[in-house]
Amino acid sequence: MLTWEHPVRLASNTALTKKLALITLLTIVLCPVTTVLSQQQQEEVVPGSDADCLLRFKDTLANASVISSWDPSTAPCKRNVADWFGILCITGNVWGLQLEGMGLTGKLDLEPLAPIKNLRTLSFMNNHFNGPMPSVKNLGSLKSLYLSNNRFTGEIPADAFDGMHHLKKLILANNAFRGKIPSSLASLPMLIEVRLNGNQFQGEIPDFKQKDLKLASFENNDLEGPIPESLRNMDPGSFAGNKNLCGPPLRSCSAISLSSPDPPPSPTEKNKKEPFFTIAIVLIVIGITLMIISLVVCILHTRRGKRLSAYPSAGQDRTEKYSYDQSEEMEKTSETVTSYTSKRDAVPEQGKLLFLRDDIERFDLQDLLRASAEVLGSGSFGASYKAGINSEQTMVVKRYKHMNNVGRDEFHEHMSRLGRLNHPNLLPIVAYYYRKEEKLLVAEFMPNRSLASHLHANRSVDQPGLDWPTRVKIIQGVAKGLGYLFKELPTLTIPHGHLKSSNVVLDESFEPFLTDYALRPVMNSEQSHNLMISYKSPEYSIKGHITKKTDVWCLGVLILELLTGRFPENYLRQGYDANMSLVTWVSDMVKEKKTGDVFDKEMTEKKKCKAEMLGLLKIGLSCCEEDEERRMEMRDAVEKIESLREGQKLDKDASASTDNVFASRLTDDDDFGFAMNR
Ligand SMILES: Nc1ncnc2c1ncn2[C@@H]1O[C@H](COP(=O)(O)OP(=O)(O)OP(=O)(O)O)[C@@H](O)[C@H]1O
Repeated sequence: MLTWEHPVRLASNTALTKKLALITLLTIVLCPVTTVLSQQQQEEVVPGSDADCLLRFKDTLANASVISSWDPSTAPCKRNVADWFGILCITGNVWGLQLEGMGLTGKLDLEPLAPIKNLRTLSFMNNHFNGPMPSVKNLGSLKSLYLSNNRFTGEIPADAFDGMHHLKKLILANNAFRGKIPSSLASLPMLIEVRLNGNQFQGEIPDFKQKDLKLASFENNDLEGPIPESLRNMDPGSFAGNKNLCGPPLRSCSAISLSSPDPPPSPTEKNKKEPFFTIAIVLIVIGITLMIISLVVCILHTRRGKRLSAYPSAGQDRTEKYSYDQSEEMEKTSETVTSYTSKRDAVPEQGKLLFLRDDIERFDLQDLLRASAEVLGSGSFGASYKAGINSEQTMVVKRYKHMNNVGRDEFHEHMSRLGRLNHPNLLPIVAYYYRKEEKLLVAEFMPNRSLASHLHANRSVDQPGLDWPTRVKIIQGVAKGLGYLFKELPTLTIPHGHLKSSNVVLDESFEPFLTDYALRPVMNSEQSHNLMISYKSPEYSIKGHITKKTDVWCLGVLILELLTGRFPENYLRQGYDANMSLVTWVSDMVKEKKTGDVFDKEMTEKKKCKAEMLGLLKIGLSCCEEDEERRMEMRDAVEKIESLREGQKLDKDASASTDNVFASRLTDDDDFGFAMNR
C-alpha cells in the first residue's frame, strides 16, 4: 500500500508514474488551447465596459486566481444579480466590489476601476494587501471604502481624498499607515464615519468640519496635540492609546505639559521638584480613586431602584441607547461588564460580557453561569439556553460553534454594527462574549418561543393552531424586519442569511422578532455553506452562489410553511432537492386545482379570509421562483405583504388578478382556484 511515508515506493510504482506522466502531458497539450480560448473570449469583452474594467483590475492582483468566477464569456451582472463573485449589482450595472477575507496579497491598484460610473462601494477588508494606500481620487462617485485589516503601509498624501464629494464611510483601521492624517479627509462634505484606529498615524488630528460626522476612531496611533473642537463630543475611547493627545474629552493639555518629560531638568532642579511631584501625583490618584468609588456606589444605588424595561415594545423608539452617559462610562471601569455601543467601540478587553444595549440592566458572566438554565434546543450552530438572571430578566444565551475564523477586531466591529440596528421586528443582541474558541450571543427570551414551535411541535392535541390573523401579523412583522435589514445592510451579500421558522421568535402578543440575522460575515465559510438555510437554495446548489434574492427565497419558503403548516423537509438535507421541496408540492397542488388542500387544517378563523390567504400564497410562490431573475424583489414582497391588511378589498378581486409581479410557477391565474374541501 502506498503511504506518505514511502515516497520512494510511490515513485517506483510504474502504473502511477504512467498516470502522472499522462496528466502532465495532457496539461502541456491542453494549456495552450485553453489560453487561446480564454484570449478569444477575452477579446469579446467590450473595451471600457464594466467587465473590461473588472478584468483589468483582476490582472493587477498578485493572486488573481482566487477569483476564478470572473469569466470574460459571461457578464458580471445579470440585472440585479451578480454572476461574478464579489460583485454587487444594481439594474444590470456594477455598483460595488466586496472581496473580503480572501487572502488577496500584493499592492492594490484601483485605477482600472475608475471608469465604472456607478461604482459606490469597495470593500477589501481582511486581506493581506501591502504597499501604499491605493490612489482613490479618480473614484469620485465612491460612497464607502473599506480597507481595514490589511497590511498597507506608508504615508497617505495630504490631498489623497480631494474631490471625493460623495464619500461617506472610510475604514482604514488596523493597517500600518503612518505620517499625518491626510488633511483632505477633514473637508470631505459627506463624511459620516471614519475609522483610522490601529495604525501609526502621527501629528495632530485635523479639524474635521463635517456636521454629520457620527463616528470617528483614532485609537491606537501615535497622535499628539489638542483634540480639535469639532471632535470634543466623541467618546473618549475613540482617542485611547495615543500617548500625547489631550484636551476634551481627554485630560486637559496643561496636565500633559505638566507631566511632560522635556526639557530634562538639571540634577539640582530634579531633586527640588521630586517631592513636589510625588505628593501631587499621590493626591491626584487618591482624588480620582475617591471619585470613582463614589460614582460607582451612586450608580449601583440608582440602578437597584430602577425597574428594568428589557427593551422597548414594538414601535417604541430605542435611539436613546446611543446617548453618551458618563455614569455608564464609569461603570465600564468595573471588572464585570463592559459597554460596546456605537459610540464606544474601542476594542474592549477580552473575556468580558460586552453589552450592545444601554437600556438593559447589566449582569455579568457569573450571573449567567449561576442562573437557572434550561436547554431550549441545539441548532446547527450550537445550543441555546434559557437563563433566568432574576425575576425580571430572562435571557437566551446561544453558544456558537463555527465562528473561529474572523479576527477579534473584525468580530467586535461586526457586533457593534449589529448593535446599531434598531427595528421593532429584530430581536436585538443584548450582549456578547468573545474568546477565540468561544462566542456567546445573549438576547432576551421570548415567551411564545418560535414560529416553528407553533407550526410543528409545541401544540397539544386540543390546543388550536395559530389563527389566520395571527399568521398575517407574523408574516407582516417578518417582512418589515427583512425590509429594514435590506435597507440598513446593503453591503452584505445576504442581509439575513439564515431565515427559517425557528429563527422567528414571538413575544406575549405574538409580535414576531427575527433572530440569527446578518451573521454570515462572522461565520466560518465552510460551515455556513453546510448549515445556513440560504445555502439550501436552488441558486447555491445549481450555480454555487447566494445573493440578496436568496433571502427572498427563504421568505417564500417561510410563507409556504406558515400557510401549509408543513415543515420544509429540504432543511434537513444538504443542498436543494426539488423532489423534496415544499415549494414543488405547493405549486403542484395549485396546478392540479387543489389549492384549498394546501392550507393548514389547524388554522382557525380563516373562513372570511380567502382572498388574503390566496394573496399570500401567490407572494410565497413568487418568492420561490427557482430562476432568480424572475424571483420577486424583496422590496416588492415587503410591500405586497404589508398590503394584505386590506384583506376584504383583496377578497373581491383576488381571483381576477393578473398582476405581472406574480409571474411565477403558476401557469395562469385560473390555476389559482380556491376549492375549499372542508
Ligand atoms: N430569544 C429566544 N426566545 C425564545 N426562544 C428562542 C430564542 N432564541 C432561540 N429560541 C429557540 O431556541 C431553540 C434553539 O435555537 P437555536 O437558535 O439554538 O437553534 P435553531 O434556530 O433551531 O437552529 P440554528 O442554530 O440553525 O439557528 C429554537 O427553537 C429557537 O426558536
